[in-house]
Amino acid sequence: MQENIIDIKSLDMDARGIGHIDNEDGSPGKVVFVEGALPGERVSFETFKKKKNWEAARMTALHRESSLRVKPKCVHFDYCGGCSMQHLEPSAQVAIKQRVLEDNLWHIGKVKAETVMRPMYGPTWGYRYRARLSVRHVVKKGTVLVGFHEKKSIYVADISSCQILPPHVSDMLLPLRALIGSLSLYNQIPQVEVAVGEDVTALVLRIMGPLTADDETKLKAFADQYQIQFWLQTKGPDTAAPYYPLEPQLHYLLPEFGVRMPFKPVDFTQVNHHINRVLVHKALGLLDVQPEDRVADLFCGLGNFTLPLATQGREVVGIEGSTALTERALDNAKANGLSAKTSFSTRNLFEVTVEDLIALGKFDRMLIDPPRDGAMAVSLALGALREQQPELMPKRIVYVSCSPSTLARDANVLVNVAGYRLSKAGVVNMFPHTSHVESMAVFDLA
Ligand SMILES: C[S@@+](CC[C@H](N)C(=O)[O-])C[C@H]1O[C@@H](n2cnc3c(N)ncnc32)[C@H](O)[C@@H]1O
Ligand code: SF4
Repeated sequence: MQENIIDIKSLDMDARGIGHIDNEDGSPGKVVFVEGALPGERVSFETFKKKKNWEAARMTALHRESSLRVKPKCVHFDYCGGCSMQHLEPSAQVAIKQRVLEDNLWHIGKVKAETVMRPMYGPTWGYRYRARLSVRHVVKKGTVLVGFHEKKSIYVADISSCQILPPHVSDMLLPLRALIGSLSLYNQIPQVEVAVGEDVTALVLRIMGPLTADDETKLKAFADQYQIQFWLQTKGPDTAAPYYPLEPQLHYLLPEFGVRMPFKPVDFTQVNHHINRVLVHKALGLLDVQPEDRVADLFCGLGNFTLPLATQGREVVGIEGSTALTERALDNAKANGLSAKTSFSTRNLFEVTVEDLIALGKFDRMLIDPPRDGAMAVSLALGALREQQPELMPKRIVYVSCSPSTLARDANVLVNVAGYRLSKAGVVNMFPHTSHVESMAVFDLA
């Protein structure tokens, strides 16, 4: 172990301060990533990993403090891996995410947005309505832990509360640990998934064996006391089924569009209903759908954008890779009286071709909301469409992304091959205190 002093110049996406060890002639030398240090700070560090061109280190003393440093709200922040940026003022977190987006667009995508949109905000604390919590029975501690992983570790962090979970879920953490510890299956429940709906919270227990009558009594008593709904999952996500109580049905609302969206706790849904409303409002505002428009919603999930879009356009075609989700989207369209304007199909969009796009016909507008892998095949197919049938190209595309690097890669194709302009781009502060960057980009036919 070696101790040194360094000036921190910037922050990487894991919220590590970046500085250089000066060469003997004073020029910047090897890069050092210092955990816990912020830009503008002068810190002592201790290296724990040394490579030829860089070192990873942890901060051991703070000699000059950044004005953007704040006291983390969560008492578990030092070791819980669920958050990485609580020591940084929230608006500075957003500024960093904005810069990450712009850097990715420029360095990976070789594109610049004509307009950088103001960041879109949601709640800063208690926002995480969806969470997958790990469960471990720790023999040495004689207890069951329920939480996120420790930083850079496979161990489950010993947390008693969580500031990014809604308060009623945070308050349930210790009772949940006690409940699981009291079951016959105390060491056969590896995970609990949390999904908060408008009027009920579901906890999905992944169980590896059968429940005893005593376990059932305890689960039901807990559900009654904490007003939650237990689901049980015996194998893959498809096996998740409501256990107790069977009502009410989990759902969220999009009041601006009069849409009520039932969902299952293992379905993909956006992390928080409030920020989802901001996201849908903004995406639809940018897409500017006209009453005569035919719209494509690619990676449509259970219809989160499709149904609001159907309240504005002539027809919306939702395409999604999961049959379970397209089935749910169909049911949701029906329940919201929007079946006549919507259709849904299941398709692997990572393999979509220009022939597929031609067969789907002309779309005036397109919304793309892919997983982290992005929408490379869609972008390439649009590039080929420009060559083969340019009259079929959507005039405007709104791309919602959870990965700035794949958005940048696809933006390169959409701009430099398919001939779109990148009119606007900006970040959505969907996951405060984490390094996760959600963003939105608008492409217009040049
Ligand atoms: C970021 S989510 C967006 C879902 C939806 N737009 C929403 O707002 O709830 C990405 C969606 O892409 C779907 N997906 C993942 N891989 C896919 C693929 N290869 N082809 C089509 N859809 C895929 C997932 O099932 C998921 O529903
Ligand atoms: S995920 Fe929750 S417990 Fe972990 S650091 Fe963040 S607020 Fe604290």
